[in-house]
Parts: sequence; structure tokens; C-alpha cells
Amino acid sequence: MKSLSYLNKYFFKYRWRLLLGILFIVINNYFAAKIPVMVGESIDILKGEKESTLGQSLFWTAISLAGLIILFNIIKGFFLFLTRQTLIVMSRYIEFDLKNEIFEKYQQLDYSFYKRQSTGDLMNRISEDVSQVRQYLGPGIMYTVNLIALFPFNLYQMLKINTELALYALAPLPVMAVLIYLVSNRMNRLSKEVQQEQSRLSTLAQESFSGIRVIKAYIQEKHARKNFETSSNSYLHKTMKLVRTNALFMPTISLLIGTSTLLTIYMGGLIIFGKTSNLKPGEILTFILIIYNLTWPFASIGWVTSINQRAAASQERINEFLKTEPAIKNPSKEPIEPFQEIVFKDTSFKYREDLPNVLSNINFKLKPGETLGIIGKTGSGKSTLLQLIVRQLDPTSGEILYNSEKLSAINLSEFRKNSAIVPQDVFLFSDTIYNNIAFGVLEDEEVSEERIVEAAKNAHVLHNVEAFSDKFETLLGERGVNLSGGQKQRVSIARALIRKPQILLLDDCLSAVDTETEEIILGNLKRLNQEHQTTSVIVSHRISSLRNANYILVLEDGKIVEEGKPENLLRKAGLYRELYDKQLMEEPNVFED
Ligand SMILES: Nc1ncnc2c1ncn2[C@@H]1O[C@H](COP(=O)(O)OP(=O)(O)OP(=O)(O)O)[C@@H](O)[C@H]1O
Repeated sequence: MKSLSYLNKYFFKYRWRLLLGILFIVINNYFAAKIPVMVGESIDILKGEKESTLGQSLFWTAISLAGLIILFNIIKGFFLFLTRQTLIVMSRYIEFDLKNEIFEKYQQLDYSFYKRQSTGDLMNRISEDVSQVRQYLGPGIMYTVNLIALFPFNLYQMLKINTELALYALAPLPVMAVLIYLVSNRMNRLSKEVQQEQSRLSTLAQESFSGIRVIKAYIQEKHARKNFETSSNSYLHKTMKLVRTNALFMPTISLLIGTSTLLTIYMGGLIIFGKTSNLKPGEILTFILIIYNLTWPFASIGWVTSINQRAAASQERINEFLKTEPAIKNPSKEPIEPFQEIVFKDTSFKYREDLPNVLSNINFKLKPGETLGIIGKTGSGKSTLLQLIVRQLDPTSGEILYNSEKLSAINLSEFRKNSAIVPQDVFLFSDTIYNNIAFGVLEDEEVSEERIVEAAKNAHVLHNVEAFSDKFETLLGERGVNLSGGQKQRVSIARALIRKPQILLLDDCLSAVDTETEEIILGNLKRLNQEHQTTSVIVSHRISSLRNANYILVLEDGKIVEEGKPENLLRKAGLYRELYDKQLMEEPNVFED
């Protein structure tokens, strides 16, 4: 429960709503407690057991009493409405703030955090866990305050009438609270299992829709159907268990209210007939109505306890994540010097302490206007090296210098404003092509149609975009068209080029385009590099993609095994020459200049 104290700052933020909500609950309960007494008194007055203060005629007395009871009910209902308007609305505001806080934290956390977490888990925290917490903030608080406010008023009314009968009437209520706690706990556990089963079922369905081509090609329809059936059966079984428990809930409450009512009538009857006190029949009715008044608040003790337990567990998960410090932080707000060089000095990197080095003793320099090519077999550390250049990762040993300062000491946001990376696994948003390209424009700059067209032209994707009927307004993703692998790569390149970065990193992002298109794009990049003095780092498996490179690093098992100007590397009988000869045999035309 300690974890929930994190939310106190929000209670403070919305203190006026909270205090008003509590005041409305107290007023609502004052009227709620008065109604049973008025009904009981009405009966006694009409039966002649008590004298009326409202008038002489029985008819007018009855009308006045009925009018008062209706008025009190309206007032009670009005304050109940105000209570929900303050407390439940407050819980929605806090839910909104908490989701924003979590999302902001997600944005601060670095790439290595995302590599450790599953997307499902991250989604759960911002949706499922926050809604558990909201249950505590809204209904949890409202029903607790309600019980605290309601009980004294009603108890006072009962004790005022008859202490002995009050004890009998209240006796079953604690039993009800415990029983409801047990039933709610079971219901919560079962609902969770049903939810998990449901998400498994929808993942399975979604995978078989998106993988339908593979399923059909491998004639696995039967297998897919069987998998779905098994999961579906398990879902049915768990849902039935939940339905059975649910079915127990209301009868349990009814049984206990019934017991309490019976006990009150029976004991009340004995008291009246035994004349042990001055109890009137109308007062027995007052007792029964008070029991109905108290039923739900008492039942809510069990329910609220279980809500609060779940909320505490959810908030603990949220807190644990909110306390996570990003491994990569922005250390400075100072503007950075214009780019002169990036230097890798004996830089090594490993993903985890217990894993071997992915990069070992890397040394090289990057200067303005240069194009560095990185080639190497798969898994040799090329993408990791790019991530170190843009400080998505920090080296484990050695250093990376920006001009003469450590890269880890300069203003990271400023540095990233000047760089752009096109990752190997291209990601486009489910949005228009226009917005996907405009995503690369800096916050303080204007996006214009001309800039978008120019970027698309340089990435050699303009002709593809113009072939769509909605041109740049074409929607991508599930709701729109699906681009081919090569088209996606080029839209992604356009997104990087529109930024006109000082440092441009291309991670094997021409792998899905044909060699002719590759040549055009590389030609455009060469021109842009000369115009803007851009430094490019191009990672590729294909020697032909490195045709613009002034300098090449050849990586093997995380080490630079060869480096130099391409023409010099060709003269050596090394890995570069070996790759060149192999690829020349496969595609001889590519190497003609
Ligand atoms: N998050 C990670 N945790 C642990 N090991 C990792 C992680 N990411 C990459 N690796 C390992 O680091 C090594 C280098 O990976 P990297 O992606 O840099 O290679 P690459 O040369 O770019 O490969 P490719 O050409 O296939 O893209 C690989 O052995 C890979 O398995």
C-alpha cells in the first residue's frame, strides 16, 4: 500500500475537488440517513402511534410527509451527482496526468531500456496498470469516504431508537464484508486470467491474419485452426469460471441482507410484544431501511480492499519504472561548437557485463564533408558502431570525442539536431507520406511542400509517390497502402535528408533497392554532401553502396581488420578485395563507373 503514496502529489494538485467531493458525500449521507427515520415516523403517525407536528388532518399529514420524503431523496440524489462530478472527475484527471507522466518517462528512457523490455509490458503499464490505479483514485476513495460518512449518521439513528436491536441488525454486516472480499478477490484473479487468455487469443488471430501468406504457402491452415481452437477452449473454460463466481456475488449479498432484515423483524417483534422497551412498528421499518442504506457501503469494504490491493501492486510496477534512470542522459544545455571532427579512441563496447565485446579497440576519425564506408560480415558490429556515433549507446571503455570534448559531455539534443540516422529496420508511422517525411524537420523549422518534394526527389521516391492517387497525402500502414521494402527505405531516407544534417548515418538502408536506383540515390547524396559539407557514414554489405566513400573500415568480429581508401584496399588481398571479387562476379555492371 506504500506505493500508493506516490499519488499524494496528485491529491494535493486536485485538493479542492477532493475536499468538495468529501463535503458532498457528507451532505448526501446526512439526507440519506434522515429518510429511513422519516418513513418510519410517517408509518407511526399514520397508525396513530405518534403525534404529528405537521398538521391536524391525516390527509395533509400524509401529503406533507410524502412531499418531504421526495424532497430529501431529490436533495440526496443531487449531492450524489455532485460527488461523482468531483471525485470521479478528479480520478479521470489524475489518470490523464499519470499517463502523460509515464509517456514522458518512456520518451526519456534510452534505446537500451527498450531492448530489455517487451512492448506488451510497456503497453500494459500505461493502460492496464493505470486503469487499476484509477479504480483506487475514483471508486476506491469515494466508497471509503462514503462508508466513513454514512456509518456514524446511521448508527446514531439506530442507537437513538434501540441499542439492542441495532446490535442484531448490524451483526451480519461484517460477515458480508469478509465474504465479499473473498468473492471479489476470486473475481479479480479470474478476470485477469480471462483477460490474459483474451489477449493471447487476439494475438493468435492477428498473427494468423498477418501471416496468412506463410500459413497458406506451408499448408498450415489446420495447425493454425487447432492452435486457435485450443486457446479458444481455454478462454471459454476460464470465462465460465468467472461467470459462476459472478453469479455468486449478488445472491451472497441478498442472503446477508435478508438475514439482517429477518433478524431485525424477529427481534423487533419480540421487543414490541415483550414490551421490554418503547419500540414502535415504524421504527422497525426505519431499521430495515437503514440496513439497506448500509448494505452497499459495507459490501464495498471487501470490494474496495481488493481494488486497493490491485492498485498498490500496479502502482508499485509503475513506480519501479518511473524510478529507472536513463543510461544515456543529456549532461549539458550549452550550445555545441560547430562540428570539426568525431574521434574514436580505443573504443570498446559490450551490451552486458557478462557478454563478450561486440566492438574492440576501435580507432578512427570523421571529418566534415567526408564519407566513411563500413563493411563487414553480418554480426560484425556495424550497427552498434553507428549507434555509438549518435550516442544511442555509450562505450564500455575508451572514448568518443566530439571536437576535443567527450561526446558524453556535450548537449545531446543539440548534437542530435545536427545528425540523422536511417536505421536498418525501417519504421514508418501509420500516417501520410507527407507527415512521415516531415517528421525529420526540426521543431523550430517550417515544413513546406517544396522541402518535402525536394527530399523525396533526392531519395528517388518522388515518382513512386506521384503514382499514388493521393500523392503525398497517401496513408501508410494498416489503414492505407503498403509500400514495398525499397519504397519504405527511400521514404525513410527522405525523412533523414529533409533535416539537412551535418552527420548522416545510413545503416544498410539501400539493401532493398535495385542497383540502378541505388546508383541514383548515391549520386544525389554525393551532390548534397558537397553542397552542405555533410559527413556521411554508410554501412552496407554491398561494396557498390560504398562507391562514394573516401575511407573504408572493414569489420570482423567487432575489430577493424582493414581500413583505408577504397583504391588502396582493392590492391591488398584482404577481406575487402575478397568481397569485391565475389560481388563483381554476381553483378558485374554495378562496378562500372
Ligand atoms: N541488445 C543486444 N544485446 C546483446 N547482444 C546484441 C544486442 N544487439 C546486438 N547484439 C550482438 O552484437 C553483435 C553485433 O550486432 P550488430 O547489429 O552491430 O551487427 P551488424 O554488423 O550490424 O549485423 P548485420 O550486418 O546483420 O546488421 C551481434 O553478435 C549481435 O548478436
